[in-house]
Amino acid sequence: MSDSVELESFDNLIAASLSGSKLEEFNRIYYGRKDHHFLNIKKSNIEFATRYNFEIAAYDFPARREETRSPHIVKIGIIQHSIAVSTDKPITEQRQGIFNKIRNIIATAADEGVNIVCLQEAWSMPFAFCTREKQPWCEFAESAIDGPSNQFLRELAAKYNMVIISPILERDECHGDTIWNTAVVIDEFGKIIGKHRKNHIPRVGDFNESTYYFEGNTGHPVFETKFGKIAINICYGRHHPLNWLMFGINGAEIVFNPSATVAGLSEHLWAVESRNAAIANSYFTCAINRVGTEKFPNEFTSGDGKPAHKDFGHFYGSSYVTAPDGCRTPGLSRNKDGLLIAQIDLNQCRQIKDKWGFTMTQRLDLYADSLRKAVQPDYECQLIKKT
Ligand SMILES: NC(=O)NCCC(=O)O
Repeated sequence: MSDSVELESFDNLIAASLSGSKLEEFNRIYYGRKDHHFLNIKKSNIEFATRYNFEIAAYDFPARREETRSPHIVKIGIIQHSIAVSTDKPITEQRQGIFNKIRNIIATAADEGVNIVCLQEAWSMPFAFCTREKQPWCEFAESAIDGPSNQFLRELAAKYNMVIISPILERDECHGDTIWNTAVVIDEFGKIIGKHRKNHIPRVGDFNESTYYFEGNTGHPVFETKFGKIAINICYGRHHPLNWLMFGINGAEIVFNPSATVAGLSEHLWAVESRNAAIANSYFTCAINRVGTEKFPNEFTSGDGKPAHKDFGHFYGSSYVTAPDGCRTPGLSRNKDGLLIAQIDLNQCRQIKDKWGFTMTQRLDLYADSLRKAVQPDYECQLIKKT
């Protein structure tokens, strides 16, 4: 599989190759709806995004009007971005460069009326876990409450009356200075509502994250915010259907999937997993991936026979949103910073549960019993052998 950076966007490739009824038919079958329901974006924000070199796109997901419940409309914004300066620069300079980009993008989201913003995994640093070097990368780890990244975002959350999800490398000073991969939820007053630590840690390709942190110990929290019930399934957790399931069981209406993943490994899975989770659990999902190719000062290997190298491959962006009925937006670009806005009606979650009945038919009691047995050391697989 190639790590090509040339293809700017899968979705634009399709849109440029088809037209008229063929394009409509493609959209109906692939995205779930003929028309992308584009939302208007203010001209001033389009100009601002062009000046600061990020893409901006906005879509609507209307739900059916109900007689007994008012619509529950929320605007969500997902942000993908590259690092700002090279990885050999001082840590504060690297971080500040990213802050400068994010300040502009969040200001634009606020001006478009966005209520909840989510950033990508480990948003304020390079994804240096490929290197397995402890220094200087561990120095990016910071307090979930008042580390530099969350001080910065807490101010913006209060300024713009916005909930912000901040996935960072956390340093827990109260528990032996341990490091975690954590998503922190900041409310619209700039207060921390809580945090979730990544449940599933990859050991694949150059994703040498287990050198730095353990599997999370925070369960599957759903955060009740002013704008809706939200949860975060961090990156590699998207390959684990039970991780998605538990956020649904705990009542999530929107599950964000802040990620860092590269073309050579996962691009053929990207459009499938988060979308499938939205369908299976009758909630909205937001898949967010970083962009760009990050190069590191020293060569590294990952015990997979590949020659030593200095870059991680191409983080292919392509962030997108899926609704509970499985309809999805086109993805953002594969190589450019971007803000994707989706106006959603949370009433759609229950409407789809009523229509498809996936929660009613999911047989949790059957699986609870089967799983309890399956984890026993003396478990025998229910395999009927041919005679
Ligand atoms: N950051 C992370 O968990 N990446 C793992 C690779 C993948 O899941 O595609």
